[in-house]
Amino acid sequence: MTTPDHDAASPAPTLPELRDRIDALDRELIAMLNRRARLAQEVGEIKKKEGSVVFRPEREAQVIDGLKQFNPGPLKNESVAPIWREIMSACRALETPTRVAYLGPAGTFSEEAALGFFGSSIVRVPCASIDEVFRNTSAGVADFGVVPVENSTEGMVARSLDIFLTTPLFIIGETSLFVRHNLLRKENALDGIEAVCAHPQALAQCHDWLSLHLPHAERRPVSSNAEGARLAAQDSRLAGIASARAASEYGVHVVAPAIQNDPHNRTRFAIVTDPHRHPAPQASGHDCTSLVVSVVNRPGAMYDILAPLKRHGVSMTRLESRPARSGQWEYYFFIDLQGHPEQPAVQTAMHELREACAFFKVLGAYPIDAH
Ligand SMILES: O=C(O)C(=O)C[C@]1(C(=O)O)C=C[C@@H](O)C=C1
Repeated sequence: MTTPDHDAASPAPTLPELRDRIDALDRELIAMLNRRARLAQEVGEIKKKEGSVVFRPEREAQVIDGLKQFNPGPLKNESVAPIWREIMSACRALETPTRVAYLGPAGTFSEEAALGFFGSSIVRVPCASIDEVFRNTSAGVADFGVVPVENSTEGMVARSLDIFLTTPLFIIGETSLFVRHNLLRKENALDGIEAVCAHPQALAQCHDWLSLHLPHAERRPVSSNAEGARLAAQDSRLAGIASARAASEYGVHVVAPAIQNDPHNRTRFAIVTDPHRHPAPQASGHDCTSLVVSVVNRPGAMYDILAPLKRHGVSMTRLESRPARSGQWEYYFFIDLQGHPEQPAVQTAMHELREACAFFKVLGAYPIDAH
């Protein structure tokens, strides 16, 4: 094979020669990354003078989108987003620390979502509950919060949606994650497992595999999958169900990988922040606007919600309902629209929708997950 690094007339390079070339390129890369980092520091100085915020999700989404279009290969486009997220995370950390609250402890899928969205150069603020993530972000203990909103097999995460009704926080981004559950244990064998410790949702999501392979083991619900992994690390009679990251975090083996019933199990997370401390993201070109509304319970009410969207050609990508708990069979509707209120069609449709609703709240407008 000929490449720009290999002239067809000369003999094929040996392994040590190829590695020398990789070393030389890596040195060029680190020099260039440091030049990039210095530019980010200069941007940081300007922002400090202007009093503007460091994290700009729409700018980061545009950088990644632009590079995907420019990418000549053979690097896959799916690899471009995580590599540049890490680069921008490291550059951002030179401008200011980013403190991110999520449902802990270490090794949870929420932590994985936080690291996937912000990169690993962040200050981690693990929380005991979803409520605490919202509280810590409102109180300024964290700059951002990461909360699960829906799972492809289990549906919406009711607690998060309920808090969205009243919280002053708003959404500035989203990220979704493949949720692969693995059986973890101190010993690398299935024999002798007496109990499987995991969050009740994970036990439910792995029901089929557990019934087939460990029919006699007790299923013991615990506060989080990471807690299950921690317990499994201490007692070889116990196994946990958690991510591969949790396995390395707690020093246990992945005895059986991907044991969830649904191989395409995904969870979507929202990134929230305080509007007093962070401006709403500007339009990036690929955006989503999340709303929660309620309508008076009468014939045609649902039509009144949908008609403005149809009139102005705005697509709805999600519609979920939650009981209003008024005892009147009233509902809140969580709606995702494609686009950003900076676009006139979206703005007009939202204005007409607001007129038709008894309750109307914009939860945020933000770039669509770039992964
Ligand atoms: O462009 C900016 O505003 C920057 O601060 C630089 C940079 C980057 O590394 O590219 C870093 C942080 C922001 O979230 C966006 C981009």
